[in-house]
Amino acid sequence: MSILETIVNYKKTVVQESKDLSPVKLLEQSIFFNSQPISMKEYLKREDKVGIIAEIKRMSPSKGIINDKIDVEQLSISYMQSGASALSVLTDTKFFGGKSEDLEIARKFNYAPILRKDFMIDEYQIVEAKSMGADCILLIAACLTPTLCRSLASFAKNMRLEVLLEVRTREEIDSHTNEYIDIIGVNNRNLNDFKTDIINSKNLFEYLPKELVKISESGITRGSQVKELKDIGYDGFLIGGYFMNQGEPGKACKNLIDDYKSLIK
Ligand SMILES: O=C(O)c1ccccc1NCC(=O)[C@H](O)[C@H](O)COP(=O)(O)O
Repeated sequence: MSILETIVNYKKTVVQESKDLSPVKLLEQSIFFNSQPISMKEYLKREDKVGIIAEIKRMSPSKGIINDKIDVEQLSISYMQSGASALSVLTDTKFFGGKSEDLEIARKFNYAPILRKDFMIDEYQIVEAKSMGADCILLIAACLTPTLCRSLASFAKNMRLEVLLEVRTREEIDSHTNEYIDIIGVNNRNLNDFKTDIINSKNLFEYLPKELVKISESGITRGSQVKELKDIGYDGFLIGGYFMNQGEPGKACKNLIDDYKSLIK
């Protein structure tokens, strides 16, 4: 069984348990339900920013524990003060060591677009995302049929959430893009061997729909890579492990942004 199949099977159980524990009616009472969302699309296009989506990621299937000593309040503020355009918060516990409270804390302390990074297979998780204070949700093409992808994306838009579609292949771009997608992300991580290479983003760029905001995800560790990808036309760059792996992830974010800026002078 692939890692994605393992995660998705596990999610089915978690979603059922959560539905029993916190029914939709309860989630709808969250103070975030009627709050004005912050557009990730717009922040990624801002000329005064570089387009970094800085991720809070304690562990991963590929690396095990990366950094479990973080304080989410401090780190999220530090990422934004370092010049990040948006935050990505992993809310999966079993495989990534995250939790919904992480996103709620990030929301409470930052005026910035926040992505709920999780493995979405059910409308219930989108309601959860809204109740946590997220602005954007992730749909992973490899986890969903095109029909389910479209209906989840439509449901999210009805909740005034933006939708990031993650693809890894040209086939997924063609089969899963639909009218409800705001941002398309090319994943550079091969989920069979976990190797990352930004060549995937370079190769697929020409096939991405022109009208969508475009991001490159995974395996980015240098300002020069951001420059290469920006020169091709990417608007955003999702970076987790590289920042989290360092003593001060917020500082690592600032250094990478400075590194990028030194190359465009
Ligand atoms: O990171 C993993 O090992 C992983 C394994 C299986 C499914 C998803 C996985 N990562 C989720 C992500 O999308 C990344 O956290 C994100 O793109 C940032 O990647 P990186 O900068 O390489 O940590």
